[in-house]
Amino acid sequence: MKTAGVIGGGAWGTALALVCARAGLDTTLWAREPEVVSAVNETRENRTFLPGVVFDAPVRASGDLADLAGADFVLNVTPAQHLRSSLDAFRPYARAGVPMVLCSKGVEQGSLKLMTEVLEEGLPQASPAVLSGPSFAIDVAKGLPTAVTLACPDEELGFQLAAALSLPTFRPYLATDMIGAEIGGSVKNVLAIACGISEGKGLGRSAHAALITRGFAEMTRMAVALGAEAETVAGLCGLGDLVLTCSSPQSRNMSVGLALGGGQTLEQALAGKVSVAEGVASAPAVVALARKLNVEAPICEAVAAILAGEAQVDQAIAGLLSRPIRSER
Ligand SMILES: NC(=O)C1=CN([C@@H]2O[C@H](COP(=O)(O)OP(=O)(O)OC[C@H]3O[C@@H](n4cnc5c(N)ncnc54)[C@H](O)[C@@H]3O)[C@@H](O)[C@H]2O)C=CC1
Ligand SMILES: O=C(CO)COP(=O)(O)O
Repeated sequence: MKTAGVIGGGAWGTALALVCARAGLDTTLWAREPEVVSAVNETRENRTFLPGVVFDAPVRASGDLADLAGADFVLNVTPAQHLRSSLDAFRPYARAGVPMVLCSKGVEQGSLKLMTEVLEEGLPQASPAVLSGPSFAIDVAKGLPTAVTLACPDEELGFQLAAALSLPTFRPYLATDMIGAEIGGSVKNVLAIACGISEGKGLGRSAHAALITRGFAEMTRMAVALGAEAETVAGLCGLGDLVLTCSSPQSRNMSVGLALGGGQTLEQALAGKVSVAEGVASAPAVVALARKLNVEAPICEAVAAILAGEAQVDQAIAGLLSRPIRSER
């Protein structure tokens, strides 16, 4: 593999384009915003979404998806709710069998579909893979050590993709279970909002640990109900990302929770943000999916109710604390 295309010039798409370029791939980054395209090409920076990082490897930016037509593989890094429209736009340029690595973390509202299902509908000729794990864009862009899960049902293709993307400081671990990887990334964003709320309310470290652990149980139940393996979500793409995102206000999702726990409204918490907090859009879809699967997900339910304005923070916390005594397993 010699050429990479990246769809989505936000923080994560930019950081992954840098990974590709550092790995020696000829890399084209498609960005929606003309100012991102010109800044990357003229100043080697994405000041809009990843300020402060001057690229140390060559990335070519473009506003034309046709420029990705010849790429050996494509990373799709749009926000989850925009994956479908990005696939529609890329369809005329997608060759049969093109490997498409899905890097967004979320569940589509309305359809309740995972990103691989959206890809199957929108670009069935693509060969799917999922990249997910504990990886703040800024850490990766600065070249700090990071490990992620690369899930691909075609093991040979998965190995080729991981080999093409790997750097001493960026280590993909292989898996074949794409659903497990997707549920890990989608559900941890909702749980990070819960942990932020707990932190913002000053509920203490014990409550924080309980939320992570019981949240992980919700994530695992959902993954298994969808046919995934529990071991997958116990890896980097599930537990690993949950620990990262629930432990740092650097997380956009946790910071939304912190603001809500501190008494702000959702509107105030999101005001002026150019970056996406995926858990906000995915929470209702995650909850609807859990209900459809008959899976109990009380922490995700509480987050979704708070975000929808259907419950006050204190009321949601009281609801969680008054649930009946039950087996931990
Ligand atoms: N930033 C991070 O550290 C990481 C992000 N991710 C995931 O990557 C995905 C992309 O996130 P970021 O790159 O961080 O985004 P970002 O928050 O840096 O930027 C927002 C992105 O949304 C796009 N956008 C805004 N409105 C749009 C619209 N109407 N149609 C299409 N695109 C629109 C912008 O072009 C931009 O690419 C998300 O699913 C996120 O969960 C995954 C791992 C790490
Ligand atoms: O997914 C991420 C790290 O793995 C980024 O988390 P946030 O979107 O909450 O910042």
